Amino acid sequence: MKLGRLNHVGVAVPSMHDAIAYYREVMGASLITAPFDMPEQGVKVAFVNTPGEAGTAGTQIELIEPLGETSPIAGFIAKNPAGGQHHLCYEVADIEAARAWFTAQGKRILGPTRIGAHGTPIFFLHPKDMLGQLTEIMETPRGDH
Ligand SMILES: CC[C@H](C(=O)O)C(=O)SCCNC(=O)CCNC(=O)[C@H](O)C(C)(C)COP(=O)(O)OP(=O)(O)OC[C@H]1O[C@@H](n2cnc3c(N)ncnc32)[C@H](O)[C@@H]1OP(=O)(O)O
Ligand SMILES: [Co+2]
Repeated sequence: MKLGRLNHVGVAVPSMHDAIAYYREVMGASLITAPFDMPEQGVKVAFVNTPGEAGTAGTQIELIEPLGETSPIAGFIAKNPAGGQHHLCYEVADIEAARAWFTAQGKRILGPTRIGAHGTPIFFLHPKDMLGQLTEIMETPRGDH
């Protein structure tokens, strides 16, 4: 398997409104998307774009707020009421080949491959198998290869 770019760092937050204000006012972020709901994933999402190298998109901060009673990040916020770094997301060229690779490596894959916030297939790997980091694998959007 070939590691691709770090697409985003997921940051769980108790309040999307306050988190966006922080990134705009304290961190000087100018390119922040409007929040959008992903009920099927149990989160409200917004992206903070950081500057990239000339001509390339920078790694994003993915702000995620629990959405609904069964949000997979409700437990994380309960344990970390101020929020915190939640996951890392790396890009790969072929999501199914990556799934087969990590399975062969004995890493626990959390649930089915599904469509993530960038509209491409993703899956998650258990933090306990990944140096303590909840790890998201995402197929590189077509046209970005
Ligand atoms: C998909 C849209 C968007 C995108 O980019 O496209 C997103 O990224 S949405 C992100 C939200 N979705 C997910 O995170 C799905 C995968 N996550 C899960 O299935 C759960 O969060 C899980 C299984 C990682 C943890 O679930 P839960 O918190 O209910 O379980 P435990 O409390 O029992 O945790 C078990 C064990 O893992 C430690 N833990 C939990 N979360 C994290 C984390 N984010 N990073 C590192 N470690 C984590 C927790 O402390 C427990 O450890 P222990 O030593 O046993 O206390
Ligand atoms: Co993510």
